[in-house]
Amino acid sequence: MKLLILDRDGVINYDSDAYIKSVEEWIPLPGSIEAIAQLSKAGWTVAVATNQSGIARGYYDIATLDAMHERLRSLVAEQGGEVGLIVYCPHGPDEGCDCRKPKPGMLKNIAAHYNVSLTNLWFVGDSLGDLEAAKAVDSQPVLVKTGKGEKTLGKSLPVGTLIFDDLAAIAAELINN
Ligand SMILES: O=P(O)(O)OC[C@@H](O)[C@H]1O[C@@H](OP(=O)(O)O)[C@@H](O)[C@@H](O)[C@@H]1O
Ligand SMILES: [Mg+2]
Ligand SMILES: [Zn+2]
Repeated sequence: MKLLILDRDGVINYDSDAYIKSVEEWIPLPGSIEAIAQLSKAGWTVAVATNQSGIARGYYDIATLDAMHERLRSLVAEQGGEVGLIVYCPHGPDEGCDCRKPKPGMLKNIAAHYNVSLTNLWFVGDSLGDLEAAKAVDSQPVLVKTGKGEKTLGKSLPVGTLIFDDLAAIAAELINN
């Protein structure tokens, strides 16, 4: 099966150093909803793996997070597509969980859910931790320049990291090749 895993904040929607704390603050990046819908209609399963330490920090609750993801699903559905499994890490940086990126726990969870190999599976992110999570399980790290991506570009990226302007460019690459 054709599975693509996306980071959320900075890839699908605008990110903020103040966290995305409400549905109103959850605003899709230009072209991202269309890109997900086009991938879905082209036979791709699009899953999401997102750190949400704002839960542990008390900035928002699970119901609010679920409402953001319901919004994502409905916007993609309006374009004729669908979103696959959305997995999040609600923990804080000091809790030592297995799911917070750069640990690959969420990627493993998603691959197991769909019973597919992690090897060379594309994981698209805007932060170094996203790319490191991919590398840790021999998936393909893919950096977008949206969100924190431009800043991440200046860091030492995992060998073989692919770089695209945005999610729309990734969709065009995957659908047309
Ligand atoms: O990019 P994804 O994984 O979808 O989500 C990132 C968010 O959970 C937040 O992650 C925080 O990092 P800390 O969790 O505080 O280290 C900060 O980078 C925030 O700006 C950001 O909104
Ligand atoms: Mg991000
Ligand atoms: Zn976690």
